[in-house]
Amino acid sequence: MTDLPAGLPSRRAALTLLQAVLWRHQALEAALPRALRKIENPADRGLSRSIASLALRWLPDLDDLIDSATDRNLPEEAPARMVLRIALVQAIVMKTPHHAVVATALPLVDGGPRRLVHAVLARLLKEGAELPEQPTMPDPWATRWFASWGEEVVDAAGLSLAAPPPLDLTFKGQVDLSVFEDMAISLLPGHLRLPSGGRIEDLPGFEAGDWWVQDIAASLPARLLQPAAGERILDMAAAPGGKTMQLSAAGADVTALDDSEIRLERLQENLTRTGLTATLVEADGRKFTADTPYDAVLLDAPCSGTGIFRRHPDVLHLRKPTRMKETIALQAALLDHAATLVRPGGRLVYSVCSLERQEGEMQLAAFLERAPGWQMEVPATGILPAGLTPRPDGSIRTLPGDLADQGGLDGFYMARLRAPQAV
Ligand SMILES: C[S@@+](CC[C@H](N)C(=O)[O-])C[C@H]1O[C@@H](n2cnc3c(N)ncnc32)[C@H](O)[C@@H]1O
Repeated sequence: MTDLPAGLPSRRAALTLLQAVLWRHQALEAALPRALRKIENPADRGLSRSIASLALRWLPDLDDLIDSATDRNLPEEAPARMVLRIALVQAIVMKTPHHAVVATALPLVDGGPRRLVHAVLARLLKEGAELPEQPTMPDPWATRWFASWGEEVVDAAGLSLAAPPPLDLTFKGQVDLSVFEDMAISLLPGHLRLPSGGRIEDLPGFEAGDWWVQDIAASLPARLLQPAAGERILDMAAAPGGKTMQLSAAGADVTALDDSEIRLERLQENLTRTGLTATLVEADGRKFTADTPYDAVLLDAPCSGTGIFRRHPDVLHLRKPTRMKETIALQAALLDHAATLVRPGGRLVYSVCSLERQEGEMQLAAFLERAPGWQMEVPATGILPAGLTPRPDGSIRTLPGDLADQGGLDGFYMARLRAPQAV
């Protein structure tokens, strides 16, 4: 029996992860438990995940290289292309020694065109093949964002796709900067930004539940709502609970609703770790009723997730604009129903982690046409980090390229609305 090269299991798991996303349209996070089940060492698990994630970040450019070295383009889904993608990303982006890349790539071409893979790899590595300075944003998103936001934003998106973004934490109480390394910065009260990498479980305050991981843009909708102690607030699409925890930490009496049992379990785990509380409800937000209307409702609606591509590059390959119609209709129905649950004169915050106008700006404009008396409000001072300004109508749109000098932020749309007073 020939010895298998060291490091083969983590490469095999990386391949499984890439195939889960591109063949089975599974989210990378969801594919992890199965793909990594036989890998115990945390470093090896991290390696598998990094390889798959980087391959997704650089996919169009890796494919261009592969196509440049074959007479006829391999089919998009060909196993040989999959193996070449993970091999090339290791050699070029991760700077893995070439002999290790080749030795761990060839056994992955089970019964496939091993000679072809070997020849393509050998040629590209010998030629010193390189990737562009920054990843090319995949279509159809690049074309759509060009039309919506312009070339600069598409460029900034590509730049921010190159590497995992910094780690943002939201604190339950005061942030003690001195406990963290010198590299930490704070862009808003209760926020801390650390360089990416490392295990979050090893950071100070994890066990004590002092904070949770949340991109600064994702923390803005709950800040925009300005929850006050004792207020009754409905978090209408709550799981896994980043915003529920912010509302609860402010002392509000929070009802956290979601239609996913599994995601509500995660929300409960998060509440337990942080020692925060909320009443959990598993229900379809379009049908939920309450005896008393709420002082405020936060609707962080299900969406394409295109705004979080820096953290989850798989969304660029999983989501299709053609499939957004259903989601847009769901958002409209949730928004209409949310409005019925707000007391007269109360407030409603709508948000989506999306770069699609149809899910943000256009969704809100259509709601305001349908709902007479509702008004959009301008955010209070101090809600936004320095460098971000609300749009003239009061809504907030975060885009690739915003706060670039400080590490950027995810793409969100959000708006705060005031319900009409009773007539
Ligand atoms: C963007 S995520 C919410 C993230 C969450 N607000 C946070 O900050 O952690 C959207 C959520 O909507 C939930 N959802 C989807 N359709 C729903 C529906 N009809 N009713 C209630 N929740 C729904 C999903 O299960 C998902 O957890």
